Amino acid sequence: MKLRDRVVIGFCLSLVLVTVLFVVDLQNENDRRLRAAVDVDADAPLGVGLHGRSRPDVPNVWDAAESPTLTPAFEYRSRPQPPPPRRPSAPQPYVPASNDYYRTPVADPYADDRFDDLTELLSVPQFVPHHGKVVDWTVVTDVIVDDTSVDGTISNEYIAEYLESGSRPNMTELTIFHTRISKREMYPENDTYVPSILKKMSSLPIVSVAQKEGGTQIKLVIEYLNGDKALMKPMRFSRDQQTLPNHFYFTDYERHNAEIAAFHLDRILGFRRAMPVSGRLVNITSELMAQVTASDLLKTFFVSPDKNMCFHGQCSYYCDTSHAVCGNPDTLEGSFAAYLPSQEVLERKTWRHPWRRSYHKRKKARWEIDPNYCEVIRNVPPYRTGRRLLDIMDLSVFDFLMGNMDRHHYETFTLFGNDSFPIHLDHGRAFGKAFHDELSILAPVIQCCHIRRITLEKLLRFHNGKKLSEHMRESMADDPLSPILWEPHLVALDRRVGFVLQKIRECMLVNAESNEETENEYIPRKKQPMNISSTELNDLQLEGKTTGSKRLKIE
Ligand SMILES: Nc1ncnc2c1ncn2[C@@H]1O[C@H](COP(=O)(O)OP(=O)(O)OP(=O)(O)O)[C@@H](O)[C@H]1O
Ligand SMILES: [Mn+2]
Repeated sequence: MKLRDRVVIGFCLSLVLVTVLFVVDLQNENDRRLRAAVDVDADAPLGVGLHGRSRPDVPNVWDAAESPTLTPAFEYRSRPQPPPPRRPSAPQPYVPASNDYYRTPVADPYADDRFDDLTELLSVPQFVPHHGKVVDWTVVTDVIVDDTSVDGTISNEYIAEYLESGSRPNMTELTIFHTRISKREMYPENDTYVPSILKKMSSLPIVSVAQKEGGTQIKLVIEYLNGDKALMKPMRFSRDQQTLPNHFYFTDYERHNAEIAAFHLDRILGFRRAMPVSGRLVNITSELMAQVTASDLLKTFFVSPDKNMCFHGQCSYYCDTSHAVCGNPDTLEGSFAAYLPSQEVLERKTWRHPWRRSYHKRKKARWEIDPNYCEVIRNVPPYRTGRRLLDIMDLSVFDFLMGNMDRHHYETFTLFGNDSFPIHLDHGRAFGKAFHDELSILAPVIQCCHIRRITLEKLLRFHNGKKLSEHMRESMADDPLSPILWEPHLVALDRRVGFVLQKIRECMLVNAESNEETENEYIPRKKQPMNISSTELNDLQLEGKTTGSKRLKIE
């Protein structure tokens, strides 16, 4: 072979080799991109890459649209993955992913601020001058209000005193609990009935299952062997599933673990205005379906294509095959809230929350556009006198800490009149966004600039001493479904305590600014009474016994 031929053949061979290497490299690059895209869309801008979907390992409602079998998105695909999990879905440890819209850690701006100014204020009597019941809120300008009476208690009355239902033979813990509900609180501090009610709700045999009328989502009324009842909300998501960014608060699904956590939070904050709630693992087939007698509920039970047991019930928004609740294969977590006394025994009134959101995708509520809105509210009953305005402040702190934007109505026990506590009910939409602090939930506190002294003291203790998250962890540890909250939600609780304290500090400073002529920087400002139209007044008045979907129109 001539030298020239050898050179040509050599050149051709090296050309082939280079081409082969190029093709192999291209394939690797494609694989890498594909993996990156499936992983978390590592380089995508915030909120764009996932298009409303969460990581592929998290069961997600949006996957339903893409699933070839059209199985309900929130069912647990247990097979073929041995060994089966103890529960449908134990929360996974939190591993922050970079550039992840849903999991971007947020800074805690008040972590190193001890709020010594607020602590000092509490020790100076002139800054917390009010003692006992407020008779006219239109003239109260103090930020920190102490509505306990001189001996440190608020006047109290018990249901038993009214109903003469003292002790009867064969009363269950829950019925005894009912007779001890008071004008001031649902149960006393360190109540011994609460732990036994929680235990019974998670263990007693279930003898009857029915659907709870009203409301937007499926809830079951559970009856136990001893005759007690509970309101069950079923699990739909794993604990780290967050509210989807394009969902309004009113289209968010309810979370059973939020109901459980809210009961513990309410108790730890010292409000004790919520009914006890326990988690429980149930068998859909033997404990729920077998105990259903109503055919309209029974006919909604079915086996999914993945052989999981499901049901959807009948309700106004999310009760159809594509929004079914599914077990693994028939094991399901749920929250069980101890039942309130029946309305025949103890009637309740439903009130429209003055800082209710609009529940309309384009309209705003008046409080969102009128910074003086509180001056309207403090003029009208039942907020003009007594404890209710401070209860609304407590409720706002409670909801802000857990990120609950769904406080459209609240209920009170009619028997106790207006100077009684609002029942803390319905927290299924709390704990939805661990990395976002929704300050608008604090609007009542920000606009009225009032806080109950004992609530402020509690918050300061949580901030500077044993953390709120620690109290929560301890309190929820005994629940059968523990751990109840995904870790970032516990972190958020501690962070949000600082935000509330900061808003109280700002209220004190605003007062000082509007009283510049005075020597003392913390003398509160004067408030202007404001007129209210009859329509606004009507809107705020009690709404009788209408419940659930009848009272809440989502537009
Ligand atoms: N523990 C309880 N015992 C008895 N009744 C209860 C209990 N909790 C709630 N209810 C009643 O059931 C109604 C609906 O409950 P809840 O508000 O939790 O459900 P929901 O589906 O979230 O309702 P909505 O869609 O109106 O927010 C409440 O307004 C209340 O009247
Ligand atoms: Mn609700």
